Amino acid sequence: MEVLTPKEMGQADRLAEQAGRSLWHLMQAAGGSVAREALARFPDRRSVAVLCGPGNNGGDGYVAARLLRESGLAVDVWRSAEPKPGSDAARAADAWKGAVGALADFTPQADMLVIDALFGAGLARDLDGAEREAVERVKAAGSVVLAVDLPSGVSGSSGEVMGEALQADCTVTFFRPKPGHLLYPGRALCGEVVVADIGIPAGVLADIEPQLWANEPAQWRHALPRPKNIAHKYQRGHVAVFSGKMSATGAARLSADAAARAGAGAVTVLSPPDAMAALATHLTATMLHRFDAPEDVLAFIKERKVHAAVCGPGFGTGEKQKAVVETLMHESDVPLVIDADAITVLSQDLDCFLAVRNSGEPTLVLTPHEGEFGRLFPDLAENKTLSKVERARLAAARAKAVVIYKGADTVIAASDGRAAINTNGTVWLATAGSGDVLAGLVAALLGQGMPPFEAACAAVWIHGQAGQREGFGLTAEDLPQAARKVLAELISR
Ligand SMILES: NC(=O)C1=CN([C@@H]2O[C@H](COP(=O)(O)OP(=O)(O)OC[C@H]3O[C@@H](n4cnc5c(N)ncnc54)[C@H](OP(=O)(O)O)[C@@H]3O)[C@@H](O)[C@H]2O)[C@H](O)CC1
Ligand SMILES: [K+]
Repeated sequence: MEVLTPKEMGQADRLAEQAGRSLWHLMQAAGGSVAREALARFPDRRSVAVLCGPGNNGGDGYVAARLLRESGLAVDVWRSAEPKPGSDAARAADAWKGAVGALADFTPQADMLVIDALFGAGLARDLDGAEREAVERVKAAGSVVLAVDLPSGVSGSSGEVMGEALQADCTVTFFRPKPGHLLYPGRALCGEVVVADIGIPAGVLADIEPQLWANEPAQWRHALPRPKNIAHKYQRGHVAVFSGKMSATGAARLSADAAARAGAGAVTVLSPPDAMAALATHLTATMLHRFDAPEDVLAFIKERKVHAAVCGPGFGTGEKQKAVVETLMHESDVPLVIDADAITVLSQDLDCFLAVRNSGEPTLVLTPHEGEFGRLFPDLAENKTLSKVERARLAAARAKAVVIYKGADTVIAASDGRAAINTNGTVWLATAGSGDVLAGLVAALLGQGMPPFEAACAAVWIHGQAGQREGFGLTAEDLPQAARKVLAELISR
């Protein structure tokens, strides 16, 4: 599903208006969907307090208050400021015939339903004054909170908390989700997110051309590799995985296993001389090839028609490893997944890394977690005015790469501006070796010819789904088999 920034949502409103849906009608539908969710989800609440701000978010609140009162509930409205005279919100406030108290006098109770209509998309600065104090009181009272559009204090564009924010049990948003619903900490503060249809025609999206999605199979399933019956193993993608020294071969084996389970026809682990024996005792279907120097690597990639390579898991960060990474980047056009230690190697010489990328266009997928991202793109990591999506996009454009910016809310970004936020991750994936498996999955899909952005999105989603299937106590060894089943289902559907 498309994700719209608050600015794009404003565009959707204007386009809807041109198509004959006035803001007044949208506000009625928005307030109506809030009232419906309140009745359906919290039927046992003895009283309802609706907190209304000065803008259209408050307007939605007045509409919901009126409808809930008409359905027989005890409803009070508390407002921080009056809506602008002549606005749709003012008209909605006029249609509310009950009492209106000053927000400063509102005393929340634990058994109350609080409908938060203070601020939504128009939140422009940190919460302070009466609104901030009210938010603090609601949090302390532990009332159940249903947020209109966004929990007040959460930025719709970044999910960051602006000063203070409510913790909602449920958030009803309209037409399409916003980045703030999917990026942490906003995602956790929203509770369950309901996306309500308020009559904005989906056709407006063709004009808006959103470049951000919630990461879902609908976005990339069509591009998943489906091998032809007559393909031989090398036509199904040959993936090379670089191993580190003798004491660090497990990471490469995890990547290699993941690549094989995700459909690569052949997988070879490229091993430094000292690790050959350790790897040989562990590998069965996966092939093994020794390399001493970068020239060996280039020769192997060429002669054995490697379709994608993974470099980084357990690889090491010394001069020898640096030479290999630079050779891969400078002198080979094999699609590359650069993970873990290879990211550290690149970050030691940022100018060289970026210069290389400006001179050639081999496919590159970078998979940094927060710390690695900070090493590769220190200025972007430190810029607190940017959302995680914006940081990932700028990084992708700078590196001419697909960037998988990992975390609980992994963002995948392409250099052309497309981006997706992943939502199916699980805490069980925060385990040693999990990233090595992800790198192998990406390489398998790349090696089978899937375009890089789609391959990265698919791999992240499949990885998340595999983590959910395995759940408690999973280890990275469990993930490749689980990923295989997820992928098999996706392809067979
Ligand atoms: N998008 C849709 O299709 C529909 C959305 N609806 C609802 O409308 C809101 C967005 O409404 P908007 O009026 O743009 O914004 P808000 O109501 O969220 O807030 C704007 C007002 O709040 C003031 N403001 C902003 N930040 C603060 C703050 N920290 N402290 C105090 N006051 C603040 C702002 O004042 P300015 O001085 O900045 O102008 C505005 O007065 C959306 O979220 C939906 O709920 C429609 O009702 C249906 C269609
Ligand atoms: K709100």
